[in-house]
Amino acid sequence: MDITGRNICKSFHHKPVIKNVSISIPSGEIICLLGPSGAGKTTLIRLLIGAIPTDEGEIRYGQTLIPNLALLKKIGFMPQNDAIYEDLSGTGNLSFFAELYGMRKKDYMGRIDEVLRLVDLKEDSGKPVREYSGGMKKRLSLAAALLHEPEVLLLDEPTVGIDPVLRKAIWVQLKKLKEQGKTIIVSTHVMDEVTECDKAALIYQGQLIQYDTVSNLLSLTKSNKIEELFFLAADKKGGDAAC
Ligand SMILES: Nc1ncnc2c1ncn2[C@@H]1O[C@H](COP(=O)(O)OP(=O)(O)OP(=O)(O)O)[C@@H](O)[C@H]1O
Repeated sequence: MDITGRNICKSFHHKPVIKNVSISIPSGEIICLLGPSGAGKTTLIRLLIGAIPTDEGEIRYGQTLIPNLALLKKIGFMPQNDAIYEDLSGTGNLSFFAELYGMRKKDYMGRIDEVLRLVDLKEDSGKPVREYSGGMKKRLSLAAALLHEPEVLLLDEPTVGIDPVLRKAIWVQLKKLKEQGKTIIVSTHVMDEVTECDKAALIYQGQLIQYDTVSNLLSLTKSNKIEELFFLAADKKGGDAAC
């Protein structure tokens, strides 16, 4: 499903945090949101799922304006801070989310098994989450976002605290989902991950500084190093975009 954001503005306590951002994300692409801490990546993701309203501008999934309750079932969201229940087991958490998504028990038990294997948590699925490590909680949170086979996935720093082997496995899965036509938006500052994305959106102080294929953005750098994308973002920053 294509996503289009037009002239999105958002302030908190009169401080502009997202400044006149317009972005078009086609189906079947993986888009990375890149930017330093506090740039506005999480806020943009929260706007894109309709969790918070825009002050100005609009966001559409296909033709449908968001927020839209019916669309929620088509969206998978993995927040930066795990939204999982410590007292429930891994399976318990996923069953809870499956019920929330309106999945039928006979359908979701097999799917829970699939996503637990995907994130390598099958063996620990019966343990209460309070006994999980930080990385395990992240993986469970990712499993919850994938559970209902959403058309659009928004993942806020999904691989922080995840070891390189599993991180690679997760990217393999994300690419498979992309090949199925899913739209995937990932915020990250892991440089190696940027090359996994089709396009990168450079967010700097609430502005969309650059949005292009990773290879085109790299060609703008002198050293052809991904790290330079951040410096590029700082260099490109002009005056404040009007809202
Ligand atoms: N609910 C809120 N109320 C007030 N200010 C907020 C709120 N959410 C975010 N902000 C502010 O908006 C700015 C952007 O924050 P945001 O979390 O979107 O950045 P980020 O790029 O995701 O950062 P990080 O990489 O550290 O997660 C920050 O200055 C932050 O303090």
